[in-house]
Amino acid sequence: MAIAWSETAASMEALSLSPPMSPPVILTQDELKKIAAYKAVEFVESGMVLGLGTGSTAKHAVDRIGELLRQGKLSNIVGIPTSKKTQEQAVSLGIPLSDLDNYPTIDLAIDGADEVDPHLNLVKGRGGSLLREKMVEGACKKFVCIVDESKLVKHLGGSGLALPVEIVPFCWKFTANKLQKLFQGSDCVAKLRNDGEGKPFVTDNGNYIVDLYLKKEMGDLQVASDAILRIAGVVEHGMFLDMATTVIVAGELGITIKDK
Ligand SMILES: O=C(CO)[C@H](O)[C@H](O)COP(=O)(O)O
Repeated sequence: MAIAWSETAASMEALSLSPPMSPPVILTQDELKKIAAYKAVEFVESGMVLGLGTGSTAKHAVDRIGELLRQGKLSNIVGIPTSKKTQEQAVSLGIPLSDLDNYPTIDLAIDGADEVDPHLNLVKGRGGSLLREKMVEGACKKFVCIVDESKLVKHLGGSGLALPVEIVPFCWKFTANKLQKLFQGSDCVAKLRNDGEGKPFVTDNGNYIVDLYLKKEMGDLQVASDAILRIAGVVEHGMFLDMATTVIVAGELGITIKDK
């Protein structure tokens, strides 16, 4: 379902962005992320158990939920964070939190993605939170993915960007080599911390992330997924297949809502 620019302009007004006086204004990527995030939060109802995503797009959704709670427009929300970073953000906003042990079924999760294909399959995890995201979003009745239009791809892994894979630190190079051999010509590079010291990034779960750069499309995604997970040492990968129920895309021409 595409929402005409006029409605997007109204969304922009709601975000105190000046609506266009003539042809659409050029919005920054972050403004588009915010528009998609705010649209997704319209699905949130008081009393819900919410999966709180991770990343710069999901951050806008969590901020918006916190704002509506403060304004009294939402109540009795329980948040299930998908990362320590989102947990800290939610605590600062006063969003009550719990976990999957206490809430094994979640009403709605809102989270971003790195890639979205036409079948609503996703690549996630470039922020390093794929395991907790996949656990939380796999427990949801509804998973609304929020992206700006730059994340749309024809084939997962086809953008030349990485497919993140979470692996155990024990003999990680051995596991990385196994992954590389699975996909001919691929490169497998350890994700490093962004402090410039060249040390491996460590996930919230104490594991490493390797970025798998594919030289060609993966073909059958489920076959590729199963093959990756059969490698001992692999914990989880960043393909979220058949998990998103709705994808909200914010673009220069407006908002598009794609339902499964
Ligand atoms: O999967 C994720 C983190 O592990 C993020 O949701 C994904 O990387 C998108 O991030 P952003 O909204 O910052 O582009």
